[in-house]
Amino acid sequence: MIARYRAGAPPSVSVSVRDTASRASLSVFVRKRPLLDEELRRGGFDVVSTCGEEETARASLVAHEPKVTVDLSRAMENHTYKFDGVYGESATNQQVFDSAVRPMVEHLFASRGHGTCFAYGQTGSGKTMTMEGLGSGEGDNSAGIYSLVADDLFRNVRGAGGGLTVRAGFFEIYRGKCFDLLNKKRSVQVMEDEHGAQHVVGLHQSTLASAEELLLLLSTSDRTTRATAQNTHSSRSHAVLQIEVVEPASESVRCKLSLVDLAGSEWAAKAQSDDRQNRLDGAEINKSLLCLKECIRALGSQSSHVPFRGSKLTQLLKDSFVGENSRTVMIATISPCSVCCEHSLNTLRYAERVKDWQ
Ligand SMILES: Nc1ncnc2c1ncn2[C@@H]1O[C@H](COP(=O)(O)OP(=O)(O)OP(=O)(O)O)[C@@H](O)[C@H]1O
Repeated sequence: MIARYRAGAPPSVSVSVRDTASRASLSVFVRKRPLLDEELRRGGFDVVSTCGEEETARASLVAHEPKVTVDLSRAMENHTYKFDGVYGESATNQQVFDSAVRPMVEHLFASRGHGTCFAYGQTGSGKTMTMEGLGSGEGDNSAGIYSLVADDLFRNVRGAGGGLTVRAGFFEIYRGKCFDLLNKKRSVQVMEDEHGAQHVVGLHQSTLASAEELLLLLSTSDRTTRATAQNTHSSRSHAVLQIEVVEPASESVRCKLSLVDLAGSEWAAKAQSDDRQNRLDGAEINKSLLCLKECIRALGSQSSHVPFRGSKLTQLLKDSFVGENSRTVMIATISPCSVCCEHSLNTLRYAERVKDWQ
């Protein structure tokens, strides 16, 4: 049925990005990863089609949900979503960076703004692969968004004649508390100053000389993980890499980027779990992901109240969301596997709700 659908649909595309995406204050992109060997071995099949519609210049994606009808025959329900950009399984981190993240970095550097790029999706859908990359070798995905952003910032700093410092801090938010991942997981506090700027007090920040130094630094970090059926290194914390470009004489921040690898979104559903650890993790993740969505929607609808204080994550990201020069990029990652279809649909609905006010 899926093959028949694809035969009659516009050709599948690897990268399809609307030309307005680079100028929007919030842009939402979806990345489909390839089917993994393990999924194929277990009889899984690809239920996600990515399509570029040139005539509307909109990137769309179709999730084919397998169904069984009342007479027990097989059926398929097609769910179509449109986003600022869609990446197919052969898209590389470099392509994702070039079309989704680079415009934000350039804008923030030129306008002295603050911005956030976050990866949202189910465990094992490719968030860490997108943000961190594979980390070794020369492959297409060896560098992730972290190092590609750092590379671009250093290029901008050189272009501006130097004299600026780049520094980075890396921490996680786990059960509503922040822990410094570059300083033995010491507890750190998020505080707001009288100008509304958010500070992570006690966070170790390293001054960097190159993007390679950032990768070295990150390789020494230790993020909270616990084994799950889908992914033995499943992330239950939100990991935040903050990179700042600073004017050394005045110590003023010229631009700031928060790059967030969110905890697996399926944990949100485990708030009702029988296991106490799972329940506590699930409840906290649920709260922060809901609050993130509510804050973005409140900002988009110009509501007088934005519930930043509803979670540590949104409190922390507040200064990247407010201000005329702020930018937000969401990269939702999905697995194409038939077994994960329900989780992928949840991710696609979340991504659509984040953006549907525009
Ligand atoms: N675009 C891709 N191309 C090839 N392999 C990929 C891609 N994205 C993810 N993978 C592979 O899928 C697996 C899961 O990816 P990853 O660890 O990035 O998931 P995750 O969403 O970060 O999960 P978690 O929330 O548990 O950390 C890894 O083996 C990774 O190499």
